[in-house]
Amino acid sequence: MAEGLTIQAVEIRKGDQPLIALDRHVAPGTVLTVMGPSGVGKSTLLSYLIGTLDPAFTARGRVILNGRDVTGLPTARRGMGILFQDDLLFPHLSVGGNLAFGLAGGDRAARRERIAAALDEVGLAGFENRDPATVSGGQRARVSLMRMLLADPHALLLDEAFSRLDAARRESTRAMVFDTARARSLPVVMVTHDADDAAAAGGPVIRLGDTPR
Ligand SMILES: Nc1ncnc2c1ncn2[C@@H]1O[C@H](COP(=O)(O)OP(=O)(O)OP(=O)(O)O)[C@@H](O)[C@H]1O
Repeated sequence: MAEGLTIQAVEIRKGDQPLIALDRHVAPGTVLTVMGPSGVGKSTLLSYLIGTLDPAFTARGRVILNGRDVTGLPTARRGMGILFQDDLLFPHLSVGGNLAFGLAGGDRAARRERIAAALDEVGLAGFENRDPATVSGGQRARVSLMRMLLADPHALLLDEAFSRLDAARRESTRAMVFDTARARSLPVVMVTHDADDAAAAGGPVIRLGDTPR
């Protein structure tokens, strides 16, 4: 079976209106960029892939991750990580407490070590006890990224994940995401309005809405 993420003959409808039709394979370590005008269904596609499609929509097709059909599985068992533009860190937990949410298993000391290593990896060594409200937007984005990666996802979904960052942070954060995806051979589906994001990703780009819906 093919490694990577296969979006197989997927059709999503809103009521009786066709919204999305897509048939693509995303190879390990590569990024499929999804663009298109507002309201065309980009976020809806990601919600379908990760298993949180709103009941206002109906869908056909299969989602296959590393040869495993995950279409009928609940979100938590699909093995996918998602990042949104709002980083959604829990405000009542420390940075370390937020990262602990990504971790399944391991004893206390091992978890603490993994969190410290994760923070170090994104240039935030020693930030464990910081309140998320006291760190910058770019730093929060990196904490969100590490929280997602600590769960060891097999695919990454990015929904305008870099759009709140200033230009410098945007470039470094997305480089970090793409480098990680390559290093871990993770397929990535990235929704963006930004042509620079698409260029940096270097993979194929599809534009939803180019064909009549
Ligand atoms: N829960 C819902 N119930 C009904 N319609 C919805 C729901 N969520 C989104 N829609 C509609 O479905 C269509 C697709 O929405 P979606 O958010 O996927 O678009 P998008 O391409 O991601 O837009 P944007 O670029 O503005 O984020 C839009 O017409 C939207 O209004």
